[in-house]
Amino acid sequence: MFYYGGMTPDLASAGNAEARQAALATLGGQTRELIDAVVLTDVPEDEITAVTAELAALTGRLRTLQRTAPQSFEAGPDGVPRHPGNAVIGSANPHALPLIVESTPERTVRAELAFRPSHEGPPGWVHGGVSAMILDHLLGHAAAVAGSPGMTGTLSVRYRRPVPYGEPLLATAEHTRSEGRKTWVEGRIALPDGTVLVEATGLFITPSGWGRSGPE
Ligand SMILES: CCCCCCCCCCCC(=O)SCCNC(=O)CCNC(=O)[C@H](O)C(C)(C)COP(=O)(O)OP(=O)(O)OC[C@H]1O[C@@H](n2cnc3c(N)ncnc32)[C@H](O)[C@@H]1OP(=O)(O)O
Repeated sequence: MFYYGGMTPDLASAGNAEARQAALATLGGQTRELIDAVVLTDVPEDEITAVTAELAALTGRLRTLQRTAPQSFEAGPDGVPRHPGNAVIGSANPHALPLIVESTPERTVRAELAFRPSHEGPPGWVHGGVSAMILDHLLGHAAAVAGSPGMTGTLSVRYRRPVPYGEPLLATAEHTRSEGRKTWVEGRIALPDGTVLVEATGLFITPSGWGRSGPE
């Protein structure tokens, strides 16, 4: 848990911490709406200038009290790990979709997702680096639920078809094998009918100081 200087123990109590977390997630969601509004807006230039001034003021308000790093990996109140500041799954990070990853009894992972207009790469389609980032995370999660958490050593991505934004997609991944600290994982992003758009294989390496649940 990260505490701000001057924060009272009462403010840091579990209930208040969760309410604050929910507020940050709402702020993150509203900021995602803002990002898409910015990339899609067609309002006149004077309105763009006026909105920019309001945003500069809002940015200043948030910057009056800043952390030194985004919120880290932690256990939520239900015991499920979460990482609010993460670029892929972070509810409090406007850059994140956020991806909601579920693990199955077979220790595979899945996530329903829809990319946004702000993820555009080639005109009308999702940027290949964004797809790779999602797969990197999902493959890492699959390695972790298989008992071999690690850092990405290599990630190989095959782009089979362009990826649309604004449409429901399904991403899945599973562990294939492990040798010592090395774990191989496969995954893909597909249309709901199963048509694979992007597929990836990755080698994840458990750093020597890590345990089975990650850094110690
Ligand atoms: C439920 C919660 C879910 C939580 C889910 C959370 C999912 C998060 C997913 C996010 C994943 C990321 O983006 S991670 C961020 C991107 N990746 C990184 O930043 C990694 C940066 N690189 C490193 O930190 C390091 O190089 C490591 C950890 C990868 C390896 O360092 P090391 O541990 O010192 O490795 P070392 O002893 O040299 O080598 C061990 C063995 O691995 C091999 N090896 C080492 N590096 C590589 C490599 N890049 N590619 C191939 N092979 C390699 C060596 O040849 C050796 O093989 P042999 O001789 O034994 O055969």
